[in-house]
Amino acid sequence: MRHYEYAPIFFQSFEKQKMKLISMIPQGWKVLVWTSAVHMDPEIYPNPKEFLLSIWNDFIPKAGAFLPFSTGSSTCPRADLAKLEVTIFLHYFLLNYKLVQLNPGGPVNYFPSLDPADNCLAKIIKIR
Ligand code: HEM
Repeated sequence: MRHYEYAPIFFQSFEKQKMKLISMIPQGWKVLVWTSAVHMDPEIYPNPKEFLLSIWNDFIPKAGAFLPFSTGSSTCPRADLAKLEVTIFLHYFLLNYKLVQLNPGGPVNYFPSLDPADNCLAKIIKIR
């Protein structure tokens, strides 16, 4: 397995849609965008730890502010297929099932991506 050296390279927030690099990237290094940090940035998403569906009402993301499929040369090549699949899945799932999370409010991992620590253990109940 190849090991990479990681060092934090901080960006100022997306204030005025501009990212300003405030430290130097050594030659030959790879740079990863930590998308969780973008999606948890309170300057973009007020109260990012709260589940507020209403934030999506009329939401027009600023450049670089919404990166579920990453960006740049490693953008997910099947983002459109994935969105279609998720839409179809949710349609049937929400009409027919109820999901009851076993550990609501449990611990969340923020690195490398946002995940419930228990992998979202839940009971799935058929409602019709
Ligand atoms: C909701 C579903 C999905 C999400 C959130 C997602 C997200 C992502 C993200 C963030 C990356 C970039 C990873 C990186 O920066 O290294 C990626 C890459 C990739 N995704 Fe997806 N993806 C999804 C579904 C899919 C599906 C359905 C396929 C194929 C049918 C797919 C195929 C790929 C491939 C091949 C790459 C690597 C692209 C490359 O490195 O050139 N993804 N995806």
